Amino acid sequence: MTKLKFCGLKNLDDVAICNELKPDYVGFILAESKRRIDQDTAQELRQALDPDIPCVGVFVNEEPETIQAYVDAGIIQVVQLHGDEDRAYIDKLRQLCQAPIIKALAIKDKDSFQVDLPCDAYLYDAYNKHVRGGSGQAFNWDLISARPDKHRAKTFFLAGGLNASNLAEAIRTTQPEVVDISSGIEGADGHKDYDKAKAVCQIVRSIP
Ligand SMILES: O=C(O)c1ccccc1N[C@@H]1O[C@H](COP(=O)(O)O)[C@@H](O)[C@H]1O
Repeated sequence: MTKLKFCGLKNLDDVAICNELKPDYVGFILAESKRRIDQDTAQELRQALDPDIPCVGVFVNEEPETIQAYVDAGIIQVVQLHGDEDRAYIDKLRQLCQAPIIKALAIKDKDSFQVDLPCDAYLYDAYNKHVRGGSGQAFNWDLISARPDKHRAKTFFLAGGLNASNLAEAIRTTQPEVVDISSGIEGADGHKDYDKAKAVCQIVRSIP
């Protein structure tokens, strides 16, 4: 079954939704964004969250030592790099901490997959010239079928504009190991919406 990541938790209400619905991962935005939370808030949310749910820290071109501090403090268990991080950056980060590393790629066209990085998983998100992620925009999923073999050997997360209305098609078309959703489970107030999150869970868990 496809795993589920709910990203962009900002407060204890968002955590309560996750503690009930139990996604496989949750994400904290620790980079420039309307969803950014500070370290104290991230610590508070981690402590309130079901200990069995790993927290993914989302960073954009952050100092590796800062990421190491989040891992060492037990605030995050997985690192998501959503900027221009290259092989040398990832090698350095690996020397500093043991957490699995997801590298996000902004997908514009078939050339967007032409990278080979020492990450544990790739995350494919829509390219947007204004924001690094969390745009609520989908990309052309047909591009994924032509990705290089080196990408196929790794786990991949599908992200970008997923919601209850397109999720089933997205999973059937691309067969990701994990689907990652932020905007698609938010209400008009920018907070996670229980009904939207529940609908997404039901869809993901109904597809074998
Ligand atoms: O969500 C953000 O604000 C964000 C900011 C900077 C980097 C990544 C961000 N979010 C990631 O974007 C994708 C898709 O989000 P959406 O479902 O389209 O809103 C997801 O991987 C988030 O982790």
